[in-house]
Amino acid sequence: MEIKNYSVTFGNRQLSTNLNVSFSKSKMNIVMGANGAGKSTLLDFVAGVGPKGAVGEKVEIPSYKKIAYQLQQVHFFPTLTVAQTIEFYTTLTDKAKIKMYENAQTVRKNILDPIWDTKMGQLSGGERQIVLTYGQCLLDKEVYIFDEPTSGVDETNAPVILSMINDLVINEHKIVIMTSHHSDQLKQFDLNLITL
Ligand SMILES: Nc1ncnc2c1ncn2[C@@H]1O[C@H](COP(=O)(O)OP(=O)(O)OP(=O)(O)O)[C@@H](O)[C@H]1O
Repeated sequence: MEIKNYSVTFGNRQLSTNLNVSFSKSKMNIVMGANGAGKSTLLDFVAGVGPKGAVGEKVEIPSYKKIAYQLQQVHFFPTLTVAQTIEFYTTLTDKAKIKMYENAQTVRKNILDPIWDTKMGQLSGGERQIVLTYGQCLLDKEVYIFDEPTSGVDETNAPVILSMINDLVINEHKIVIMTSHHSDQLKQFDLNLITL
């Protein structure tokens, strides 16, 4: 899966010019770069949700229906409990295809079970982020895109969240694309680094 000759222009501002990016199926694809470098814009382009200023050739990128995309700003129904939110995700996928590897089970048991009946609007930002990342990982898609999934997540929980995401690559051979500002959190994983 690739994008070729990718360019982004906002008004008279040129963000990327004729960029070529190949995405790996066997390593997590990590998009890194300074604030404003265009990481989220690149994810939007791959996910097929814009922006208007971006052009490029998409090679073997599946339809948006086969892409799970978690935005940087997490939004969900604040009056739904964690249980109801996860139930919502499971209605979006074939239940027989939901896989629970060890890291997902750890997230569920150690982080989600204690807040299972709490409303999303009553959670901390990091907890909310974890609930939604867990929900995304339950979906059965070909490509998973996460915009800073460990933003606001503490240093104990971040490694298990990243391991849960990495399971999509090593156990399911899915394409994972993720932005991060924390290269130190990613040292233990096989990575395809994309620097903007
Ligand atoms: N629709 C738009 N119209 C005009 N400018 C935009 C638009 N979308 C993004 N930009 C600008 O493009 C730049 C890149 O934005 P983007 O969100 O992709 O950055 P980023 O690398 O993800 O940054 P961060 O690390 O802060 O999340 C920013 O300066 C932003 O203001």
